[in-house]
Amino acid sequence: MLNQKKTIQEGDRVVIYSGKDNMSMLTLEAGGQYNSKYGSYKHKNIIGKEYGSKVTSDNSNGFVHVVGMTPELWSITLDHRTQILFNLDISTIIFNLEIKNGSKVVESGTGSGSLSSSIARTVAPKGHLFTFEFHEERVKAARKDFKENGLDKYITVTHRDACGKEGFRRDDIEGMVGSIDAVFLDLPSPWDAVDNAVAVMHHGSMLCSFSPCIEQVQKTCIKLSESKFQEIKTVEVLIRTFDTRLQEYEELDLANPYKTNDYSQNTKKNFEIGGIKGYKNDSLLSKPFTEARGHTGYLSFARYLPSA
Ligand SMILES: C[S@@+](CC[C@H](N)C(=O)[O-])C[C@H]1O[C@@H](n2cnc3c(N)ncnc32)[C@H](O)[C@@H]1O
Repeated sequence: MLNQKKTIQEGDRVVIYSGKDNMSMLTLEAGGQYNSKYGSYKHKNIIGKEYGSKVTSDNSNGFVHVVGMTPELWSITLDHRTQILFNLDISTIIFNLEIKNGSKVVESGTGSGSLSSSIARTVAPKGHLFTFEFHEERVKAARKDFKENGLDKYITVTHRDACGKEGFRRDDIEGMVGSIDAVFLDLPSPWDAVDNAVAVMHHGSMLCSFSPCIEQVQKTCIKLSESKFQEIKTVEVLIRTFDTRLQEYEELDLANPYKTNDYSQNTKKNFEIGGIKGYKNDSLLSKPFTEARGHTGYLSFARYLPSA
């Protein structure tokens, strides 16, 4: 995921792109075959091509593009083992937690590893993500995914209850305690993990908690303010997309409805409705789409400042 190669090789995990809303993930094996409504594709006919290539089907006129895996495409194509975070929330989390190359980050729970992959790409190559998950099968699946995506060097998955006695301490990892720059919680009762977070953070570290319900937000924020966190704020990120394009419209000449005007300067066609003259024109249209992605959850951010 981090070192994009030029040529597609056997064993690569790639994204089969058949359109913006039609992508799937595939690990290439010499004897494998990919089947979709756009036809069948033998993996061996994909291996050896350049990333980004258009590949035609072995048995129809269909085609797909084969592109390299990225954290963004991973979030779209991964197998959901849990609810996951999507790119809009992920980008807000990474920016507000001030995560960068070299940061040390704690996350819980790991879930399907959607957020983990974006964090790992951001902290690499100098930083590290310590992610904690109490569901054993999800721990195993996440380790496998991170390895196949080439991220295992930057992520340590620990099988543990984030709210339990051991919390996020990994005494076997030298210098971890007190060095964590950012903590992210996606848990049913995040307030129960705040003391464990504090135990590994340093002065000025950031914490973020994601919760779908406002009652969870209230309990978390109260706990944060009791635990010497400052700058507590909660945001909900909603996207509003705009439709911006040239649109042809008909303009009636109401000032001179029955007069024959010279529209010769007009590149567009003149027309007449019921004796009223008019002409077609282009207008630059910008209006919000009526459909908007709905509520995912609230993101509560806070800075640990024990001496403030
Ligand atoms: C909603 S999922 C996280 C999804 C993840 N943020 C992603 O983007 O893929 C929540 C995860 O937290 C785990 N979990 C819940 N309570 C936990 C706890 N006390 N300790 C560790 N993991 C926990 C669940 O098993 C689940 O996998």
